[in-house]
Amino acid sequence: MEQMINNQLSLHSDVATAAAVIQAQNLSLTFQTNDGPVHALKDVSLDIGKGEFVSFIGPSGCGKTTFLRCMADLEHPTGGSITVNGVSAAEARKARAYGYVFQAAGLYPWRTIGGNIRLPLEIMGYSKADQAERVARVLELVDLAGFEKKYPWQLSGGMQQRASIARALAFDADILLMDEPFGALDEIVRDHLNEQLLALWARTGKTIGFVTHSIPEAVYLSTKIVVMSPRPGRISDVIDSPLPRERPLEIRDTPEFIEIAHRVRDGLRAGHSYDD
Ligand SMILES: Nc1ncnc2c1ncn2[C@@H]1O[C@H](COP(=O)(O)OP(=O)(O)OP(=O)(O)O)[C@@H](O)[C@H]1O
Repeated sequence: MEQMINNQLSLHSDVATAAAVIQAQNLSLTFQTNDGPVHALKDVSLDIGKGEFVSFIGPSGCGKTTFLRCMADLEHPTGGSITVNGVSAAEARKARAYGYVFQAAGLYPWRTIGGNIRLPLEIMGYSKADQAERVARVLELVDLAGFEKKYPWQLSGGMQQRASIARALAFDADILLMDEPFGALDEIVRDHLNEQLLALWARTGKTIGFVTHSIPEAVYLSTKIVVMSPRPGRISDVIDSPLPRERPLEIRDTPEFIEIAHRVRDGLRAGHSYDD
């Protein structure tokens, strides 16, 4: 009997491992600066399963961006390991495993929206016909069909951010890494983009890593909320959300939502130091 349970447990953990798209184990990153070492990440372990929506929340400097950049092979850990789709972050980057959305939309003002989305496809050598088909498809996905020929400055901030999401989606990566993409937008626009992002996630089944400072945004969007704390940057709580995947904005008024938000707030308080 005991053997059976052990077998089942190991089977279960094998299944969990097989389904993990991103696996970090004891990940550490220390920056050497003129003021001495900065421990941006210390002993961070986390599994992200296929199709999960994972938010990272925590005070400034707790290592959220650094963690996302390690996943994207834009930073190199000084300890521990990280795999993306079962291979190193560097190999995953070469295989174009993910799209990355930065804090600012970062669109080139001299290129049209279509031209901006097309740029990485041009660099990667996609055929003209393939480029055109992909640009049309991702513009549709982010609700910007018809805006292909506009320039970034002709669009609102929210539309620009959607265009930058479209650009990250253009080469069909299964993973989308988003670093505070809506931080600079007003709350109503942000609500709208949150709804659209959830719809896009439901339609595409992508695995999403999302950095935010907003508790309601983290709770509204995520299947898993990772609370981080600084000095050194580490994970202080991981909350698996019991909320259903289909979420109207009104879900934010339910007791279940408020309870999760409280737990996130408690986690943030526990890891916060008020001397800075
Ligand atoms: N290239 C770098 N060189 C030196 N220190 C760095 C570098 N990048 C980040 N850091 C430091 O590492 C720590 C974590 O930074 P990180 O940007 O990951 O935090 P964050 O949680 O994303 O912060 P924020 O919410 O302000 O964006 C901070 O103390 C930061 O100053």
